[in-house]
Amino acid sequence: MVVLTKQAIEHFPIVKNSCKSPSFFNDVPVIDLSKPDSKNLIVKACEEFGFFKVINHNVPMEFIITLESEAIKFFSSPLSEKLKAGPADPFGYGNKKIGQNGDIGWVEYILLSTNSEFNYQKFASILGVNPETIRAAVNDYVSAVKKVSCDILEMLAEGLNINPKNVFSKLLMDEKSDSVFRLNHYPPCPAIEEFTGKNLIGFGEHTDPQIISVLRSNNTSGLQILLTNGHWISVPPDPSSFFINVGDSLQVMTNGRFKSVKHRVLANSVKSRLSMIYFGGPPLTEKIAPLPSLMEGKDSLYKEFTWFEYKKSTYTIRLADNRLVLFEKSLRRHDVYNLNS
Ligand SMILES: C=C1C[C@]23C[C@@]1(O)CC[C@H]2[C@@]12CC[C@H](O)[C@@](C)(C(=O)O1)[C@H]2[C@@H]3C(=O)O
Ligand SMILES: O=C(O)CCC(=O)C(=O)O
Ligand SMILES: [Fe+2]
Repeated sequence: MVVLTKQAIEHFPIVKNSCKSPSFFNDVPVIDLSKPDSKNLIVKACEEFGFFKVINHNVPMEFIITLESEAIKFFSSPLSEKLKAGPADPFGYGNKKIGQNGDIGWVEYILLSTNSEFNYQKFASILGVNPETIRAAVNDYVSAVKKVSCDILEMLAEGLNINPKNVFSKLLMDEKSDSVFRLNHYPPCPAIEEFTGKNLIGFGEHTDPQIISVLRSNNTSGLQILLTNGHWISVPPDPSSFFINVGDSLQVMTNGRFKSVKHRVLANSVKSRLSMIYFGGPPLTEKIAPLPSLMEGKDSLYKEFTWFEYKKSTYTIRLADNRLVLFEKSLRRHDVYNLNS
């Protein structure tokens, strides 16, 4: 993935109409989790951007560093070794190919399910370590960010005056919660500027389908979110904080009050980016529908569906497609076609 020819790069998605130095989003809402009055700020950030940053999260830096260094070792291994942990179907090692429907990006990754036994043996043998070492590093990190997610979801419920406050968090706490964990590595790509002067897409634009996503990255920029004014804006990296995305399911449960944020990652021409993302999802059988207390006498904007149905539909379409529109009540077939084409 290091030496690139002009022909090779031509197959990769680039950002059309981009200026080389995108503007930074210096007003990312910052939520201090140690302050009990943060709940109203979380609600505001979810309504305004569907995105915010959390500080004072209590996740031990040791868990972050340990997992990050195992990930760096893994991604630094020879490609022939890494491929033994793939292909991602959807779980496992993936390289450039995202999902099963033709999306590609300047990224390699490991995707794993947090509730089913993962084949750590494959990773451990590539790293030459005991599978227990990897399992423990992933479990420590994932348990800690799951706790952060639940704390945030409970503050959200309080901010929305919903009782009981675990309406959202209980879905992640359920032993059948269908949550996913992802390690993304974006190698630097010097050739892109040389050949095109444009930005190369690492991970194409999309919304996350689950309830909540918790992202931590190293100090390399690349993440961008789409503001409601239609502008893409770069999020300044902050390795000691977490970035939180509202997912499609939370948008539905709040009957559209919170917006699931569109985001993407641009590859960097000089530095490599490493991110770890926990996607908190409900059990497969869970009905995803607006909470009655948030309906305020209005109709649901969405048809009834289970997380299984939503996920199944997600996996049949492309990354950038608007998945939620397929479950909106008012749209006719040709509107769906126009929106997705
Ligand atoms: C192209 C795809 C990859 C994805 C499944 C999908 O068909 C559309 C949604 C994608 C996404 C985006 C957020 C998460 O990274 C992810 C794990 C998810 O749940 O939905 C990925 C899926 C994936 O990479 O398998
Ligand atoms: O790698 C990142 O920083 C974000 C990736 C992402 O949005 C995803 O994996 O869903
Ligand atoms: Fe995402």
